[in-house]
Amino acid sequence: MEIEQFGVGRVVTRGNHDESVYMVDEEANEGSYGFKQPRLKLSWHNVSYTVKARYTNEEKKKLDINEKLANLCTIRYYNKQIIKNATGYCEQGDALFIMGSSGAGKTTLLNILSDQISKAKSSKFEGEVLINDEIHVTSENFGTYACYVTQDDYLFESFTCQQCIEFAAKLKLNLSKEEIDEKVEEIIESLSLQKCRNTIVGNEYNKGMSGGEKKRTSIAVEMITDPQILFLDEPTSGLDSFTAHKIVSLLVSFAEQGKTVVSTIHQPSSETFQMFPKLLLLMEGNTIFHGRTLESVPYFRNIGFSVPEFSNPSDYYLREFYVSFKDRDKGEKLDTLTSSYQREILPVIHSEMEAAEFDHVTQKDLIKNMHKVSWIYEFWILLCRAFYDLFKNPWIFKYKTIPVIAVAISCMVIFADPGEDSEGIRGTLGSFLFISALFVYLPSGTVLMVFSKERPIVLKECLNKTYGILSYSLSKSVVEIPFETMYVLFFSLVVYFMMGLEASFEKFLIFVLSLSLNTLCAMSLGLFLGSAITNEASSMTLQGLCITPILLLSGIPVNLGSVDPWISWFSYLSPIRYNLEIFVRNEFEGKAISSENPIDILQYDTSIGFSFCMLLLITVVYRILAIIFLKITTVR
Ligand SMILES: Nc1ncnc2c1ncn2[C@@H]1O[C@H](COP(=O)(O)OP(=O)(O)OP(=O)(O)O)[C@@H](O)[C@H]1O
Repeated sequence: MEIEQFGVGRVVTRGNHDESVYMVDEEANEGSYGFKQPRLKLSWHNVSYTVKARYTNEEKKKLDINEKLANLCTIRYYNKQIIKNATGYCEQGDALFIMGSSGAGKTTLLNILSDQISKAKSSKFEGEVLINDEIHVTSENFGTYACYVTQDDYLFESFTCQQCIEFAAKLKLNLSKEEIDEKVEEIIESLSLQKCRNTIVGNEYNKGMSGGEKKRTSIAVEMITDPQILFLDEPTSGLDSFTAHKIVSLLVSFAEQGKTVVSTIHQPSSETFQMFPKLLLLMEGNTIFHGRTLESVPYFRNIGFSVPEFSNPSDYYLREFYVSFKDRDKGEKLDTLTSSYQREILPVIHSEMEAAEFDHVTQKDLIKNMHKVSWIYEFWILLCRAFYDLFKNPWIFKYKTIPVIAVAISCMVIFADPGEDSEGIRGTLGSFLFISALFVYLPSGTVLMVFSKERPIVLKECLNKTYGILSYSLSKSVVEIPFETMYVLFFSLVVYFMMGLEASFEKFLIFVLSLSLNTLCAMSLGLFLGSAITNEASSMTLQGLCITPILLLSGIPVNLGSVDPWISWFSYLSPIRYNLEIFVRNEFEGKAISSENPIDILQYDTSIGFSFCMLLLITVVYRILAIIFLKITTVR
């Protein structure tokens, strides 16, 4: 490859790729915010990544006796090197597509280049990933020059395409409203999203955008900051070949405009494959090709791997450069490919890497370009987003309002004015238990359902340092507290008087406040479970498992005096117990009734004030635990 210099600020790189000429024009590299974006070079040097992996049964059988003895304690695990001694580079205007059969290490390499890999003790990273030969790629500086588009589209399902981009712009860019609007329009146009700008993202039940539109929206959301380098993990997965082709041509056009694109790709059609300016092929974590895509065909032919006539080279590569478990020990093919790569390609990569041009920037220069909004503005935008989601998300509004109305009607029918004899008191206690339990199951379930969808979005945004976990948690609380209190108030207004409870404003207020705190406590429990457990099904199961004991030890299902003290002690951790104690004391304290007073029967031993404090404390503890778990998850 030869590099020619044309006058001031113009670099044209000539390559053999289909006789085409890639032009990187500095004029095109003027950032959207008025400053000139520096030309960056991304390079990785002798990068290896090893994890602790579990032995499969077949692998265990193959261990010889010495290995078995040596690994006696850790026989189930071994060190698996996923990426082996990779070296390469990308300069401004490059579009590099990483290909390889399933499990070859594409995503791992992409994650290494973008500093997204886990830094757990069980994994080992060696080598360097650098910007302009000197700045290490870290999660601190990554957002200042790059973005990462994940394989799955993490977007708010109830938002339209335009709203997704607008909220991202407001959170990421410190610009005026007019400038934001202009920027959003620009990106909608450049990604051809005009047709679907008002279409909601949708889900399997509520159809919205098509797969390609979702992917382009995800790219737009990440590209709103005008990053220099774009990392994409399998942007065409799940798309038909026509849409995949459109996505790839879009990425290639970004590179032609001066961006650097690094993307993993899976099974491209032959037309799409021919569009790749540069290709990096992986086999079992080894780089076996890195260079201009169309040069790959003659290169592999020369070393004995001829692409059959009329066949798609990418299909051939994926089929041929795959090591099945059976063949793993033979390794001859892999040896041929890796030694040829080291002999023929690596020296070229080294010399090209040295010759690649870039602007000298310091870490400070990069961070200067960051458009961080103020904490207050960030909080305000998160608040607006949470409000908007609240009214648009059917899980929060529709699916919650209907059960609350249904429960209110059932309470009115079943527990209407039960009277004050022993039967009536049993009815009243039953209604208290029913209401308390329901206002734990329902809010915690809704929060879990909603948060399981929101969690990956929040984690991604926090990992990208768009905002902090604290701003997010606070904005959610500010939106949820009045909303939930409103529900409880509505429910109580309908049910309280119909059930013949003490008709006094003060007592009604205590009832509402207690039920509101009970609800907030349950929501915090949901948030905590959703933060600690990634799997939606497991967190739902655990929700049931957590609520059952707090319900059983609430005082009404089982008399607390009749169970072992070490078990009854747990009742002090049950929010339902405190809510019930408030309800019971509020209704029966000092009341002259013909039968025995339920306060004495239930053996409640704390006061209304103490119960309120405990409800508040449990709510706060769950919230803090949720924040801690989210914070842990966002530390790489
Ligand atoms: N943390 C880990 N622990 C154990 N094995 C891992 C870990 N991360 C990745 N691997 C293994 O490393 C190999 C490469 O994974 P990677 O996800 O990078 O592959 P890929 O080429 O992107 O595959 P695909 O195309 O199927 O997504 C796989 O065999 C995977 O099972």
